[in-house]
Amino acid sequence: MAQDDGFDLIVLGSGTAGTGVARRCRAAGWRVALIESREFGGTCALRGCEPKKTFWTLTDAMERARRLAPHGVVGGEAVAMDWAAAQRFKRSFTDPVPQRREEDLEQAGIVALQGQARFTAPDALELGGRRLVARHVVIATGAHPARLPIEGAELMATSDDFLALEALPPRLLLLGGGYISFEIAHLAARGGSQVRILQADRTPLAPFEQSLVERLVRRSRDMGIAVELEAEVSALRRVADGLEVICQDGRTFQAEMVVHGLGRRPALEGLGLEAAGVTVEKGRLVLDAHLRSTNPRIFAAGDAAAQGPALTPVASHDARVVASNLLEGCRRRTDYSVVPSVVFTIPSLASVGMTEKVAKEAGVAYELREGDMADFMSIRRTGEPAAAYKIVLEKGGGRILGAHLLGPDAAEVITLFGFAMKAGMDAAALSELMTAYPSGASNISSMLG
Ligand SMILES: Cc1cc2nc3c(=O)[nH]c(=O)nc-3n(C[C@H](O)[C@H](O)[C@H](O)COP(=O)(O)OP(=O)(O)OC[C@H]3O[C@@H](n4cnc5c(N)ncnc54)[C@H](O)[C@@H]3O)c2cc1C
Ligand SMILES: NC(=O)c1ccc[n+]([C@@H]2O[C@H](COP(=O)([O-])OP(=O)(O)OC[C@H]3O[C@@H](n4cnc5c(N)ncnc54)[C@H](O)[C@@H]3O)[C@@H](O)[C@H]2O)c1
Repeated sequence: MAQDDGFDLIVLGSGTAGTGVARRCRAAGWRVALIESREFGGTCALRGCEPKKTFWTLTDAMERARRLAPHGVVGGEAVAMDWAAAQRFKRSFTDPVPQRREEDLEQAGIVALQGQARFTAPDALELGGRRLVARHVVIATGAHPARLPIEGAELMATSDDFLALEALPPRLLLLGGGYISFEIAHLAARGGSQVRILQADRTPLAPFEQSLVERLVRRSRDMGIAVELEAEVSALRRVADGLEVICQDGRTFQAEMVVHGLGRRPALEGLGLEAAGVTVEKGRLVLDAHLRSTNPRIFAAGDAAAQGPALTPVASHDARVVASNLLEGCRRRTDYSVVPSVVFTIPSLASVGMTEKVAKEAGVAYELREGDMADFMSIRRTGEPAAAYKIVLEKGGGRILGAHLLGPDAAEVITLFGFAMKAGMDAAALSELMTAYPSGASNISSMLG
């Protein structure tokens, strides 16, 4: 077997986490190789955040024109989505990514390799008959849809399949009531599909503030999305005109397309981790707070590490932590205390820090600032009927423990709350911050008032 043993670092995966570590170590003069099993670019750029946000932006523009039709947007009622054109627009972003990412890596002096690598020893990998040896390896292989013991599971499509559609199906079933299902539901319903979400228990979008989730569920239902609660999916089968999903309680639902939104798990299969001395428990890597595995030469980052929420900013953070630990000695720990997150529905649901439930369970003394925002002028101008906020403050002291927003500007405004929390600003200091006016951010002092 040919051998190339000169690498300081081999990174597995070309997403946000993998490229972040590879670039930093290469910039410090290390000899770095990056191996990708699919096309270069990773989930966020090719099959996740970016393509989803392109469809969301078009859908939001259409929806806004429709809502504001009575107020001078002539023809707004008739505005419709041309999904095939939207798909072409999306591809104008995603198609160039693989070649560009590979060229960027090579220009940086990183050896970019394609294929499925497998550990053969604690410091060695095999790739297409070639033996690669390195001082360190970083596992940044991302995540894939959870493989669940559901009969007929192979009939489910994935979010990848949905985001690649040339035309929307007449009926769409979304299994699970999490991020993927709610986001796809809002796109597909506005695009003309008949959409239904099946959520196992009574708490869809469980990590989010449930009083705002309830408003989002109402808004989703008002615009024609059926949200079924206590609908635990147990099987799928083919029927004459499509697919049928069977729930634990015997209910059945049919559609032309059924999408998996039942959670994602670290992609660790086929890596030969036993040969590397890397321990996996219940499908997750055993890592310390430095993201180091049970083999001290091997680290992990991003969705594959699964230490923080499976989000792009977490993958970026992990990449910084791992690169620092590799280059400067293993000192830096992860910090997931302030991670803003958004469900890109219309309106969007955003969250940072503790929900009221988490504060209660943690035994923290808290007080709330909460209310409806639909009458705020900046919201009324958009015609969006569902908008609300809930801020969790430390009782008496005013420290911001969490912020939760539903509304058109939620995705932008939530980061300001996260910034204030990270900077140690209390509610009084954040209220006094001068914000551009009128803007979504200028509502913050009303929320905290
Ligand atoms: C539909 C969807 C929408 C999303 N929207 C958002 C959003 O709006 N905001 C947000 O913050 N997050 C979002 N996410 C989550 C976000 O995309 C991920 O958290 C992020 O991309 C993780 O980055 P990563 O580098 O850890 O993994 P990835 O980007 O998944 O990269 C892992 C790479 O490793 C490769 N790989 C896998 N196995 C191997 C192997 N054996 N050898 C070599 N390479 C391998 C994969 O092909 C992939 O390219 C979304 C996810 C999905 C699925
Ligand atoms: N906007 C974003 O940031 C964004 C968008 C998409 C995905 N993501 C990331 O990807 C991850 C995976 O997304 P996801 O939506 O697949 O998972 P999720 O964890 O958000 O939601 C899964 C849902 O499926 C439900 N469920 C599980 N088994 C079930 C069953 N048998 N029947 C019915 N319901 C069942 C769960 O209760 C849960 O509500 C997210 O957790 C998030 O980290 C982020």
